[in-house]
Amino acid sequence: MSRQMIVGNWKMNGTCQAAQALVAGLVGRLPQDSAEVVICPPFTQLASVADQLVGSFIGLGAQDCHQAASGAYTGDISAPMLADLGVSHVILGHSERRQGHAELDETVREKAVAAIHAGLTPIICVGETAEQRDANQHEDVLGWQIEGSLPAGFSGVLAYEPIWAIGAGRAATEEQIAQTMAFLRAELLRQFGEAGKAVKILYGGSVNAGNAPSILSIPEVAGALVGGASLDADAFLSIVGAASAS
Ligand SMILES: O=C[C@H](O)COP(=O)(O)O
Repeated sequence: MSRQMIVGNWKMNGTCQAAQALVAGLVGRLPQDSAEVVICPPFTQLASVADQLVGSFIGLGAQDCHQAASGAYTGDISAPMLADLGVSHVILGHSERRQGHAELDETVREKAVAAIHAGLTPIICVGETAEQRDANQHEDVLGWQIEGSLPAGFSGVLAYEPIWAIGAGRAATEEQIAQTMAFLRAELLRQFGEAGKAVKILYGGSVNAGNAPSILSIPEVAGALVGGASLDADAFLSIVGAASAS
């Protein structure tokens, strides 16, 4: 298994002071030869966290960006602005944005193009609802999301997050994850040919220190996108410790 990637999505939590305490609990405790680690604080905390991460092995990500490089978009943040702060990754198309902000596949794709243009690595999220899985429509839904959200030749990171497992305290089963990962890889190869091999696929949805070892040992799981457990330094470091470092 190659080096895995653990991404912490802090969502809309914390103050700059709380972020500093959390980062202080991570840097220095993370061995240089660990799995790849990226933390994604809210926009307001990015600048101070970027300063704190200088000289550490932790990458910095944002939780969204606008599809335009600049312009009259009140309240939005562009990919070049993130790059300017030292951000290297950006989460795009998270279900909380797809649903909460009616974000469409096409918009996610435009944002990914903008992110790549600015030198950022997009982490594009896909996932089905509970109703779609119950109706056995999840593979259709995921196939459409990949087709609509990933730009041609995409070689970034794909995060599979079944919406029903997010913040639920109960992750998808190993069997569900393994089957869906195999489907996603096949779909990437079908849609993108050889380029589909380069895409890393993460699992997200109620990953914690307890279930991380078994989830991260599933074939095709290149890492995890962690929400709630990334707000606790000890829990997050345990998850990182469960990930393959080489
Ligand atoms: O981006 C992270 C995911 O939405 C997972 O969140 P969670 O670990 O709190 O379930």
